[in-house]
Amino acid sequence: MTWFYDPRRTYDDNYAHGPFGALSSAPDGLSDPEDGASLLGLPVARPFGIPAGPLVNAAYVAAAFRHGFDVNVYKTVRTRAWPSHPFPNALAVHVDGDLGADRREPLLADDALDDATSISNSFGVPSRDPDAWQPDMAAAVRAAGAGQLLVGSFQGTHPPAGAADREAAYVADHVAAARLVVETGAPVLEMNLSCPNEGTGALLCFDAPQAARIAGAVKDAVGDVPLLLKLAYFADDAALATLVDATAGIVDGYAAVNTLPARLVDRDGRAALPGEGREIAGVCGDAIRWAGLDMTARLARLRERGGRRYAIVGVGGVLTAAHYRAYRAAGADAVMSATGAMIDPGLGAAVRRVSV
Ligand SMILES: Cc1cc2nc3c(=O)[nH]c(=O)nc-3n(C[C@H](O)[C@H](O)[C@H](O)COP(=O)(O)O)c2cc1C
Repeated sequence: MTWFYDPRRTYDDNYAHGPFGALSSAPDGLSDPEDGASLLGLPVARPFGIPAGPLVNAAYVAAAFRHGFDVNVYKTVRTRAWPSHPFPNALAVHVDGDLGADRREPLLADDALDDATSISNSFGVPSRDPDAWQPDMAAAVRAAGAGQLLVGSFQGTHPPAGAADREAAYVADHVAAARLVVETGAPVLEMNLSCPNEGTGALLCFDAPQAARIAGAVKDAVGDVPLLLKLAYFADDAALATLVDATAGIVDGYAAVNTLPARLVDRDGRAALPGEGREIAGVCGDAIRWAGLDMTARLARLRERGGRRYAIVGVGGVLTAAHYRAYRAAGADAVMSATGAMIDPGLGAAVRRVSV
C-alpha cells in the first residue's frame, strides 16, 4: 500500500508530487455524520483529522478534507525557509508493544515499511519561506468544506548564536510566525512547543514560565483566534500541572502528544539515521498510543479539578475508529492521527461511520 506521504521518497519529492495512493483519488462511500460536533466553538462534522506533519501543503490538506478528515493541521511553519534533515526521515521502528517514555536500549529501525505501525519522525521541521507558504496555507483554509476546520501550526526559531538579545528575539519570532499564520485566514492556531530539534533536549513545553511568556505574547498579537499548544509527553504529573496552571488562562487548548524519543539503530548497531544529532529520534504510531491516551486523561483531570474549559486534542497511535473512541472516552474533544492516517487513508471515512 502506498502511503499518501511516502517515506520512501524525500521530503521535497513528497512536497512536489504528492499526495500519493488512495488519498490522491476521489473517495468512495463517504457518509455524513448525523450528529454535528463543535471544537473551540466552531462546527465540525467529526472532531477527527490529521495532526501537524503529513499534510505538507494545500494539495495534501484538500485531499484529506475530501476523504472525511474534518479537522486537519497544516504542517508546522516558520518565519523563514528551513531545510529538512537528510533522507531518510521516516523509518519503520520495531517496537514490541508500548514504547516506554524512559527507554534507554536502542530500537531497530529500517525501511521495512510495508508492515510498519510505528515509525520514526526526523525531519527537523522544514519550512518554506512565508512568501511561499502563506498563499498555500490560505488555499488550504479555503479547501475546508462545511463542518471542516484548518488549523495552522507554527513554531519559533532560535536566533543565531551571538545575535543581540536572543531571548527577546526568540519570543518575537513566535509572535511573527503567529501573525503570518493569522493573515492566511486560519481559524485556529497551534504553537508547537514540543520540537526536539530546537536546540536541546529541553523542550519549550517543559519550561512553564517561558511557555507562558511566549503564549501570552502570541495571544496578545492574535486576539480572538483560538490558540492550542502542542505538547510532548510529560512523565511528571506535577510538571504538567505547572504548565497548565501557567498557560490555561492564556490559551484555548492543548494537543498531545508529539513523538516519544528513542535511540534508533540499524542491524549492525549503527545509528539508523544519518547525520549528527539524529541518533535519538521521535517515534510515533502504535507504540505511543498509551502516551497520548495518558496525556489526554491527565489533561482532562486537570481541567475538571481546576474548573477549566480548555479543549483537548488527543494525538498518538490512532490506527482505528476504536482508538478514536478510546480517546473521546478519555476526555479528548478532538482526535488526530498521523501515522495511522498515512497507513490507512480510509480512516477518516471509518471514523465518520461511528457514533460520537
Ligand atoms: C511525517 C510526520 C511529520 C511530522 N511533523 C510534525 C510537525 O511539523 N509539527 C508537529 O507538531 N508534529 C509533527 N509530527 C508529529 C505528529 O503531529 C504527531 O504528534 C505524532 O506523529 C503522533 O501521532 P501518530 O502516532 O498518529 O503519528 C509529525 C509526524 C509525522 C509522522
